[in-house]
Amino acid sequence: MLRKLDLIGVQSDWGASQRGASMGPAAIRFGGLVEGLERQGHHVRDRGDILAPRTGASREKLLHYEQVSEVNRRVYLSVTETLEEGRFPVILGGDHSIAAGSIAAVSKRHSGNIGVIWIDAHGDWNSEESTCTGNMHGMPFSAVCGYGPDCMVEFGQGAAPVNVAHCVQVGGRDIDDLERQRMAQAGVTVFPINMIDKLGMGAVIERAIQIAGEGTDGIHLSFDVDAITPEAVPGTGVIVYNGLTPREAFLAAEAIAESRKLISMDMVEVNPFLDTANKSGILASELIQSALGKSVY
Ligand SMILES: NC(=[NH2+])NCCC[C@H](N)C(=O)O
Ligand SMILES: [Mn+2]
Ligand SMILES: [Mn+2]
Repeated sequence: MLRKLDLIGVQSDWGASQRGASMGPAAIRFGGLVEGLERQGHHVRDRGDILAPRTGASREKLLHYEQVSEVNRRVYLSVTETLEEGRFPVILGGDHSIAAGSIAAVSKRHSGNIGVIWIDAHGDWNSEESTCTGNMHGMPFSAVCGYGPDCMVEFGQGAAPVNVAHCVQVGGRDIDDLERQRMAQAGVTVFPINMIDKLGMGAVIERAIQIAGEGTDGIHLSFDVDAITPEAVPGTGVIVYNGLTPREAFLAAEAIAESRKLISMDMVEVNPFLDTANKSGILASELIQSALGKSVY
């Protein structure tokens, strides 16, 4: 399936606990992204990077909320332009807080009728009340489903929340207690890492694609590279040991491509300052290519 792709970089790290994910878009591009996608036959337009404001208001449990909200507003506008032109948005993070803006745009375009597959070591389902850290990259999945924090749900666009019935978390292994309760209460499906051990990624991702894809206009994939084990992805801010193998991640990406349901995607949390010879940027670039149909044979 060949597509007209728009690459949208987002130089944001205000949602994370440490700086550096703002250089993620450069690291992923340097990992051979444009060349690889063009080799596959896609038409690629690189729209460059969205910048984050340098200053803004903050609260103890919503750190840098003003900058995060403003970045999301910019991401929303940019992704909306891409969609209006009938092109497929590939958003390069940046910390994961930017998914609030990208998914808001895709969801709005489809009046909320999309599914989301969230591949991550974390739930990213916190609110101002439940967070232990105040870091807003731990909140966007909750926000796109309309569960807060408010400044991440609504940033001037008129929210069209995604129905949790079509939302799936894959690879979770570090979900906070209150966060887990909020996810269960909302009814989001979670396939934690031990379920992947038992059932295998093939079966899990097939089920995830059904939940996100059946009865919706399509699937948004939000891929946080910390889902993958830190031996393979050292370049990310919140590492959690014993994660997905790169092959499991590729299997998921390839299955999503084969489903032909993918309508947009984010690749986030690459932090080149923490990386080793751009190992994580290269893997992120290759996973994007796989999700967009690159075959190995
Ligand atoms: N996108 C991420 N890396 N999120 C990490 C979140 C970690 C933790 N649950 C928090 O809320 O602070
Ligand atoms: Mn994460
Ligand atoms: Mn995340």
